[in-house]
Amino acid sequence: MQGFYYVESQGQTYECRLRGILKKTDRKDNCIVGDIVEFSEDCSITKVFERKNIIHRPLVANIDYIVIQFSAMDPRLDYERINILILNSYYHRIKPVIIINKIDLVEESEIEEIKNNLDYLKALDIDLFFVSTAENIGIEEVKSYIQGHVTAFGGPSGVGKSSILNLLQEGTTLKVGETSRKLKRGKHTTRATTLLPLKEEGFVIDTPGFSSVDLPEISNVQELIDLFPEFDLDEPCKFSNCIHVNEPGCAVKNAVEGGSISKERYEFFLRCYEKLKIERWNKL
Ligand SMILES: Nc1nc2c(ncn2[C@@H]2O[C@H](COP(=O)(O)OP(=O)(O)OP(=O)(O)O)[C@@H](O)[C@H]2O)c(=O)[nH]1
Ligand SMILES: [Zn+2]
Repeated sequence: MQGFYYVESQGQTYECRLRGILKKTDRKDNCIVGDIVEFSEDCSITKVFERKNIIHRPLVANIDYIVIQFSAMDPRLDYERINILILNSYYHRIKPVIIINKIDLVEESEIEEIKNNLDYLKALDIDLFFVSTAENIGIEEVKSYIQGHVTAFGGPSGVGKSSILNLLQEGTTLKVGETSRKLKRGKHTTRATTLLPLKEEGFVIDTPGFSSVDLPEISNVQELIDLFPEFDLDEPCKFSNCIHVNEPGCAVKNAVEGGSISKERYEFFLRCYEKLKIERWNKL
């Protein structure tokens, strides 16, 4: 990226340039939206700190939460897709949060049913919100949850992502990044910014790339297992190289039998395993 970078530090925005040594001309991700940087008195960015995560559509670094949004109705909840998006969040090392919108369209009993079906989220420490953007239910809770953070929104088409972003965000698109508390450290954006400021502190990002039904680029079974944190048990499997599929004495399968690991999640794991094996790993 050529030209200026707008770095925010202690409530001030600085127009900076990237120090030559940081410019690798063949790359467009030398310094991107959401980066935490160090800059000199003459407004030259001297260092880009290591990113905790990055997404590519749009290109943004250091996202705190990915909201996986669905609706209770119109379109109906797609449980398989929730699991796929959770997998994608873990793959990108971004903390997922689930929002179910349009609860004005369903009975209380249906909300209870959804809660039951998503009970496994507790074991994953994933928070779940029920909202209605049409009737302004649950929006305040979401606001305070994401305040002061950078939150990306993903999910299928028509679930009300634009509707919730309109309620949460300031309305205008600012050309500045997140305020940093430390002097001469700041997050920045370029001119074509994608961080939308919240009414309070923090930013939201619309992430069209985060609605995919594709599995992430998982290259082997161990990588897949690592994306199921609830499989990380104190008790080991009989075989140290157990992949929790057909082996005897498998602690994960025992936990599924015993009910401490959700059967739905385990079956989702098996479907991923079969699919990746056939479509990708066997072709390597
Ligand atoms: N009944 C009801 N309808 C809603 C609610 N939120 C959004 N809608 C409607 O759902 C439709 C889709 O809303 P959008 O906000 O455009 O959804 P989106 O997720 O941004 O959709 P894409 O732009 O296709 O990704 C619109 O007709 C909204 O009016 C809600 O809480 N209740
Ligand atoms: Zn096992």
